[in-house]
Amino acid sequence: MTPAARLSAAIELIETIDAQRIPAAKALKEWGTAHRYAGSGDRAAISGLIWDVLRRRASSAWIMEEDTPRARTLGMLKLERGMNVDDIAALCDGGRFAPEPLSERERAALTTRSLIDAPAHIAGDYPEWLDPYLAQAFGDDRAAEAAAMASRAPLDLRVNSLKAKREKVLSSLKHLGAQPTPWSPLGLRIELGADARNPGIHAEEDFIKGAIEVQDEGSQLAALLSAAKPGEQVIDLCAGAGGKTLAIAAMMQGKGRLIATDHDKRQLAPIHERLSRAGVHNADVRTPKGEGDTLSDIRASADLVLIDAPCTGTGTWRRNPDAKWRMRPGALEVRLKDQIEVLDRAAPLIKPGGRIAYITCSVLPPENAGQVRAFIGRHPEFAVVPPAQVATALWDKAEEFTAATLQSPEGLLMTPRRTGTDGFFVSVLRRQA
Ligand SMILES: C[S@@+](CC[C@H](N)C(=O)[O-])C[C@H]1O[C@@H](n2cnc3c(N)ncnc32)[C@H](O)[C@@H]1O
Repeated sequence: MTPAARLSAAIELIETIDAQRIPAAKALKEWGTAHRYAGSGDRAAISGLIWDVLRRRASSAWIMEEDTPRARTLGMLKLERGMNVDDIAALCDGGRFAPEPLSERERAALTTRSLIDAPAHIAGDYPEWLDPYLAQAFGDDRAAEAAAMASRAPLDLRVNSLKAKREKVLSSLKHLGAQPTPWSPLGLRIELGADARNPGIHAEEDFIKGAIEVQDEGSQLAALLSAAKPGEQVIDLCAGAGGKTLAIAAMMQGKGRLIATDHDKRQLAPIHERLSRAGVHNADVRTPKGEGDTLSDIRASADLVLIDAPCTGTGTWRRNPDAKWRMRPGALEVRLKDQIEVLDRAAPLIKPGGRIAYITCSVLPPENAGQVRAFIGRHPEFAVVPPAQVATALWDKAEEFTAATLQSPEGLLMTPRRTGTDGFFVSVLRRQA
C-alpha cells in the first residue's frame, strides 16, 4: 500500500470506530482479518496512524475547526508528525486510493491555526471532566503535562540482575538501538518510530533466557523505591502478572521470603511462567480459592507490603490513548474504593518498624495523596516517610531524581514530562516501632 492508501485506510477505520463505538484495538484486528492482502508494514503503519490520531484527538479537531475522522487525521499529521500543508496536500492528491484533495478551508486551517488559545483539555488532549483533577495535580502546567502524557512512549526493558548485567545486555541488543535509561540502573530503552512496530523483543535470546523483562522505567523505579532487601519478608499484595514481583525478587537476590498474591486469580495466571523464566526461587504465589484469605497466617510480620494499587491508569495514557477517551467518572469511584480496601488489608500485615510502599500508575490526586492522607487518618500508627528519604534508594541519582519529580508531603509523582517515564506515584508509609 502507498502512504496515501494507508492514510485513506486509517480515516475509514476511524469512521468505523466512531460509528460502532468500539475500542481501536478491536477495530484494527477486524480490519486485519478483512484485509489479508495488507502486509505487516501496512498494518503497523495504519495502527501507528490510528494511535496518533487518538493521541491528538481533541487538539487536531480544534485546529481543523471540525471534528470528523478526516479532519482529526489531517490535524494529527500537522501536530503529531510535524508535516507542513504541502506535504499533507501531496498525500491527499485524490488519486485512486488516496484521500480527497484538501479543500480551501482545510488548507487555511492547516496553515494558520494553532493551539495558542485552546483550553487546557484541548491543548493537553484529555477529557474535559478530568480538568479539575489535573488542575489539582499540575495547576497551570496541566496542558504541558498532559501533552507529554499523550506523546508516544519508548519501549523500556529491565535487566534481570539475577541473570545478567546491564552492560552485557546493552551490547547484545545494540542492533535494536537500546540505550541505558536515565534513572534506573537496570533499565534499557528502545525508541519507537511512528509506525510503533514492536521490535520483536520476545524472540530475543535475552528475553527467552529471562535476562530481560518489558517494564516501563517508572515501574522499575517504583519497585526500587520500595527498597526491598535480601532477607526481608515482602508481600506483593496486588501482584497481577508479576511485573513488580519480578523486580522485587531481583532486589532480594534470592534471599528472604517473597509472597505474591492478588484477589483475582486470572490476573495472577502468567506469574508462574515469568518467575520460572526469571530464575526466581524464593517466591510463594498464593492464588485465591473461594472466599478464604490467602494471607490468614500472616499477622504483623511483614517488613514490606508492596501495594501496586488498582487505579485508573491515567499515568499510562501514552501507551493506551484509547483508554483515556473511554474513561468515565464511575471508573474513578470504583478504583478509590478498591484502593481503600487494599490499604486496609495491608495494615495488619506489617510488623512494627515495617513499611507499605503504595504505588499507583495514576496522576490523579484523589488516588494518590488523597488516599495516603485518609489512610493515616484511619491508621495513625503509620507515618509517611519523607519523599527525599525514599529517593535515597536510588543512590547517586537520588537528589536529581527527587528534584525532577513532583513532590508532596505524601509522596513522589513521576510523569512523562518530568522524568520521561509513565506517570507513577510512590508513597512509603512506615509503621511506628
Ligand atoms: C496495577 S495492577 C497490578 C500490576 C502488577 N503488580 C504488575 O506490576 O504487573 C493492580 C492489581 O490489583 C488487583 N486488585 C484489585 N483489588 C484488589 C484487592 N482488594 N486485593 C488484592 N488485589 C487487588 C487487581 O486484580 C490487579 O491485578
